[in-house]
Amino acid sequence: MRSVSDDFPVSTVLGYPRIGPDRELKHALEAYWDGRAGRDHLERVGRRLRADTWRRLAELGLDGLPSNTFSFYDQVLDTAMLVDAVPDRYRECADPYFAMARGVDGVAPLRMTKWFDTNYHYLVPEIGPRTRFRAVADKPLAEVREARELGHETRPVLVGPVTFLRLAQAAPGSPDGFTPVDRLDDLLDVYVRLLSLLAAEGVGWVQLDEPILVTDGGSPAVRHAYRRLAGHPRRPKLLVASYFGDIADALPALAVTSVEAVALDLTHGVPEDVELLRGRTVVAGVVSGREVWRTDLDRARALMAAAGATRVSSSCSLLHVPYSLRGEDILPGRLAFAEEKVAEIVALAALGPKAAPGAVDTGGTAVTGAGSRRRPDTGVTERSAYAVRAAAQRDLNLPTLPVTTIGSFPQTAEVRAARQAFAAGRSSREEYESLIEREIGRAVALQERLGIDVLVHGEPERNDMVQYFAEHLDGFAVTRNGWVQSYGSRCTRPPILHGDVRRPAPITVRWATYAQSLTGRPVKGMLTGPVTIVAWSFVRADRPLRDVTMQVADAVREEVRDLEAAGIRVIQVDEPALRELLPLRKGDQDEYLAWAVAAYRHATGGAGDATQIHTHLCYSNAADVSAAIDALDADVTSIESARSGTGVPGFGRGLGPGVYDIHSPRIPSRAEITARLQRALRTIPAERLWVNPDCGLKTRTYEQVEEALTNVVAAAGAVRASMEDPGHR
Ligand code: MET
Ligand SMILES: [Zn+2]
Repeated sequence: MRSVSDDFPVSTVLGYPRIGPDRELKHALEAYWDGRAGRDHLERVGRRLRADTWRRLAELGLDGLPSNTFSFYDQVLDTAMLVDAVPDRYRECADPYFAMARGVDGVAPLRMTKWFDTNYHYLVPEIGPRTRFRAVADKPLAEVREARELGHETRPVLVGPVTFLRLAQAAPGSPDGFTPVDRLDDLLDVYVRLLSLLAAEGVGWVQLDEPILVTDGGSPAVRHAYRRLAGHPRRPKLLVASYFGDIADALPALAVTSVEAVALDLTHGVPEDVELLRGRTVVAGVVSGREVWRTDLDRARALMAAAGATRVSSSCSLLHVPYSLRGEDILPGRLAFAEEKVAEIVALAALGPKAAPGAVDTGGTAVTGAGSRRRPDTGVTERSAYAVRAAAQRDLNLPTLPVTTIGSFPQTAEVRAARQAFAAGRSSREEYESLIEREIGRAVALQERLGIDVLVHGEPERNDMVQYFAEHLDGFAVTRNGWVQSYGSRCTRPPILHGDVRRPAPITVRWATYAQSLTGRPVKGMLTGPVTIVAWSFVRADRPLRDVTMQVADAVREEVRDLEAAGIRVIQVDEPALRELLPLRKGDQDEYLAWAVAAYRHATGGAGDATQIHTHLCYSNAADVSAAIDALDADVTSIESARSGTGVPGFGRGLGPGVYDIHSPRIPSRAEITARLQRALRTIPAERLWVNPDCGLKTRTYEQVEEALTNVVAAAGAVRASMEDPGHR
């Protein structure tokens, strides 16, 4: 029955970046959305990017080329289109695809959330009991044909049915207890049809991505799905790709099906029962698609040998790393981006597996006992109990329901242009810094005029809340063009944390004290927390992540101390990414949360009792980690709430559930904010309730911010007044 399929290519990648080496797709998308260019221009750019990718991969010597890894927005959204899972509210829209992605007037987009533990965000499909699935294979078929015309035979890549349903949410109005996975058999009918359409097109192999295999509890559905799909007579051969972790107990589930090939992410170690896959092709994911470091070829060959694999691939799609090192001069000899990784894969396929002579470690990548110079982390703050701190902070003289913002004020085109000019040497430091001071003055004056209680300087000097700190700390490098897709047309340029992190000099003190010099009200110093800095960087792999994070915490701690010494009484250390590094398997989560909290407490624990420490979290899902947020022990915590509509956990300390959704140009009315505050007062005592937006204001305009904050201050005033005069209730 099972046949060894030795026609699988010796070298391949599971996927490739698609935004374009110079972000061509971003620019084309934004031109199309703004009406500056037509659909045909967008299509042309897409076609050119696909052609360039296939040509480049072939030139580099890659044997198996994937197709359908291109996307105009997101591969999960593409999959919803592929099976026609388009919610009714989009069907009438002129362009349902982009309506689902971005919304149109009066129609909200699909929810967006993180793709496993990466910084890529996908759109969450809505599946209900009545969603009518239908095979719409146009896109993968078109890409197969397009590649053929260019002389390439490709392997279409589809998000697998189990992952698709597990990542979906129940459509609004679904009955209690319904989950999208209940629809697996109906969806499998459609996948059977898709596979037969691809077979009819002459496609030899299809790749079905099932990263859900590395999370808890996916095995029964996977076993069922692949028994059905593989049992179907008219289909291409199937490669099931598992990635982002150790496949663990899901491996036997796949092994009882007759899929021809399985791709394993071996960067997390070789599964103990890999033997069960004997008789089929194991594709060794030994070149990490998540890191930017050069691959240790000896170790990779040993992993191949241990897994019995002769086929080599990236551990996951290379979507998560930048295109190439061309034009970069950082860390010579140490880095590999997508193109360089492809060259490594080709080299490994030529070299073949080689059992390690002795001690090559084939376990996970986390190096144990790596001679760390770290002190043992106690996780204990040096600060007193909250009540003692609150008493010491009383002389801040804040009113009940103090109003504050999250840090950034609008980043004007003028400031961005000035930063570019300064970076390019077209203007002097004095010119640049005096412009920044002007911006700070503007933000402070506005906040005073509006009657905000705890002011911020507005962060005009920061291009990005992580990159700014990376640029001012030793141990980080920043790329010129190392863009990685975050979602849709949005890209980030993660810094590279490559060495020991040290803070050569104070970073933010100059700007915070300048702002404080302009006002008698307290100015809040603004720092990015250690977990967030690490989560949004590419991080060295030769040290355990917790040690690396503690080193960053050391640097933040020094900055906290210096701000305090310079007279800043309120300091916010943001941790919006606290949940992002949460391990995919439940069994690993507590350990992570313990060290993440310890790092935060180390960063802030040097502050005296009279210094008020704030933290901030956004991107929702905070509820999943609310015990950890509480354990951060900040005096005040602000949490996104207006957008996600979720309540926030009540801590025995200050808490500011966001009352203004800053992601939307919409201005919340005073009445609406008042209602939110009244609702918050049902669970949060007035002495602990803070009033603030969901997040920073940098993407908004000054006009919007002024109008919205006017309403925020007025609402806080109205609620205060109603509390003082109960007769008005
Ligand atoms: C993503 S959280 C952003 C926090 C930062 N202090 C800001 O206001 O922009
Ligand atoms: Zn935020």
